[in-house]
Amino acid sequence: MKDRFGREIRSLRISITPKCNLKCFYCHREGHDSENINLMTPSELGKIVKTSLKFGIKKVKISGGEPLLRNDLPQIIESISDDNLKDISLTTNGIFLEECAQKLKDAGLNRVNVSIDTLNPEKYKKITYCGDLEKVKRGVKEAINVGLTPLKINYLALSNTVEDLDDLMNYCRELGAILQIIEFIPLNEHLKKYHVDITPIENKIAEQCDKVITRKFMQNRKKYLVNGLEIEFVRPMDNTEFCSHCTRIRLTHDGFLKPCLLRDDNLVDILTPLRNGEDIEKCFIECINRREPYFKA
Ligand SMILES: Nc1nc2c(ncn2[C@@H]2O[C@H](COP(=O)(O)OP(=O)(O)OP(=O)(O)O)[C@@H](O)[C@H]2O)c(=O)[nH]1
Ligand SMILES: C[S@@+](CC[C@H](N)C(=O)[O-])C[C@H]1O[C@@H](n2cnc3c(N)ncnc32)[C@H](O)[C@@H]1O
Ligand code: SF4
Ligand code: SF4
Repeated sequence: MKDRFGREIRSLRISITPKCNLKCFYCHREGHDSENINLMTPSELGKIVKTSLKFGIKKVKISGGEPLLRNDLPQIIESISDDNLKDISLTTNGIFLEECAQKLKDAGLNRVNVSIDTLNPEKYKKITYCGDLEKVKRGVKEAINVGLTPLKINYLALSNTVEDLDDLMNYCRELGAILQIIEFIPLNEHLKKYHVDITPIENKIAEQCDKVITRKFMQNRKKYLVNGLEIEFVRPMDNTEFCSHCTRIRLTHDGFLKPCLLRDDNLVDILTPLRNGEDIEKCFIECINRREPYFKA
């Protein structure tokens, strides 16, 4: 199904918990800062995902908060798995990845994205408040060992992490991981000082690259192949092209369909109708009707 702006719906991003074991100072909390712990069960999530397939969803991304904090994550993955889904992936801070990678793979997870903004352990601890970088790196290795690939490293470009980019490029090249360079979305005035224009970084990589790929169904994001390393750019800020190719809807941890990451005023309650045994297809129709590009031309 397409929305009013001709954008297909292909990907569902699910936050399964608002809780996190880290406290990154910049966190956007998936655009839904609610501490409501009315979490959905694996079976409820399974029903919602199966219904979403009728509207064109082909890929599911599991996120949070920190999704590995849910002990029933393997059951969630089993419950949402379906032959008609092309991809189930997870985005994580990686702290608990080493111990659960194999279980997640066995449950049907295809791949993981792991967030690492710096390879300096002290700086990593400062940014995340308390994170242990060595543990995350062991998790990354284990995820690759068990085949949760292609694995992406999410690097957020901040004024205090730009100097870490070269190290991360080398790290990803050695691992055979994709490096994803993400533009920072400042959530308030105070955080604006951390925003960096990543255009010069992208231009430099574009000059060196052997091949460019455009992800047509993923916000027209550009991927560059540079000397064996794949680098993807996520540039959401003021980017009308990004929003006009957005194929993603979200499900919040407390059971609302969310038409756009950057808006929290147009949510559609899906959990109440589900728990009342009512039809939930109408919730998807309403959510898709409410979709509009955040940054418009
Ligand atoms: N503005 C905006 N940012 C997004 C959207 N989807 C993902 N992002 C940002 O993209 C970055 C990477 O997100 P990930 O969870 O790793 O997933 P992804 O790269 O979007 O998805 P895959 O390519 O399928 O792995 C995060 O900073 C997200 O906030 C979106 O729809 N809108
Ligand atoms: C909100 S986290 C949730 C999953 C998991 N806890 C993690 O850190 O990967 C998902 C992604 O959003 C990114 N992110 C968080 N706040 C952001 C912001 N203000 N701007 C851009 N990306 C952000 C993180 O770097 C991470 O890669
Ligand atoms: S680990 Fe993820 S959810 Fe937790 S604070 Fe950092 S970015 Fe936010
Ligand atoms: S419309 Fe733009 S800001 Fe909103 S979810 Fe899509 S890409 Fe993100």
